[in-house]
Amino acid sequence: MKKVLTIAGSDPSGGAGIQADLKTMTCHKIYGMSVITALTAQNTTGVYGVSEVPPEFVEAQLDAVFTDIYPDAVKIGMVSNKEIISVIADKLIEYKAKKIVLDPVMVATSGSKLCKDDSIEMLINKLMPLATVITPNIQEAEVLCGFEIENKEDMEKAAIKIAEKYSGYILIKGGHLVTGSDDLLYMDGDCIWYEQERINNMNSHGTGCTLSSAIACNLAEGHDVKTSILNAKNYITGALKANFSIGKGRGPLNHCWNL
Ligand SMILES: Nc1ncnc2c1ncn2[C@@H]1O[C@H](COP(=O)(O)OP(=O)(O)O)[C@@H](O)[C@H]1O
Ligand SMILES: Cc1ncc(COP(=O)(O)O)c(N)n1
Repeated sequence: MKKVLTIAGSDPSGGAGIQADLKTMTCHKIYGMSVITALTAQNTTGVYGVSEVPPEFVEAQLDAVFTDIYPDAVKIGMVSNKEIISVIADKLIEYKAKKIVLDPVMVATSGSKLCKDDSIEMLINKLMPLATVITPNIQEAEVLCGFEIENKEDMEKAAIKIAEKYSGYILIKGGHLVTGSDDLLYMDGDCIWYEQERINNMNSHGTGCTLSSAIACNLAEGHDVKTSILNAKNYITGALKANFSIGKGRGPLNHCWNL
């Protein structure tokens, strides 16, 4: 069985963060492991509190995992401050971690901030260079490229701009565009579009977490980046089409739809 590690925040309501990642891994028949960076008090209606894990304890968790069960791929989600980002980058370098998927989580679907403004520079300079693929949504891509994105043409321009600072694969997710849900993969001047009609389902809490974990699972299985993204996109589409509906707000996906 392949092993995947998620480094992310906890969502006690089970739709996003660590919980979404572990469910995704289990539904891919992958052995999932988790290093928790922050506790959140959130549910389908919003984020009501955040308690960051001390950086030394993020470090201790990373040591515990890497010295015992070496992951075949790593997914990184919510990393809310500079100290935590720095410790993660140092440890990933020390343990020579491979196949790293970085979801630069900045804001929750509900609108709450999940990372401090002054940590973005550190994320770009220390963590992004280690990633095989980064998976910003539209809003996060706007922060990384410095201009507004309104359509697919803007997404291509944004990817080219982000590529000035980052040489790995860039997947800009189109889930927040009104026209469709097409995602753009950019690398070395090549654009690949993963096209998907918009599914009429407001229960999209945790889509970004789930997609990046599914990509990590596919990379761990030995698929290349393009195939991994195609498979992950099919998985997320199925999970949205399953039309699961729980909670009083923007509900989670049905992670088990494929079983
Ligand atoms: N309504 C939808 N219909 C189809 N695909 C969607 C929909 N909403 C999101 N997705 C897909 O889910 C994945 C996560 O995208 P997005 O919601 O933009 O990320 P995030 O959760 O980070 O904000 C992407 O592959 C996106 O295209
Ligand atoms: C702990 C944690 N990590 C990530 C997200 C983003 O997920 P989404 O944008 O789908 O709400 C979240 N809400 N909570």
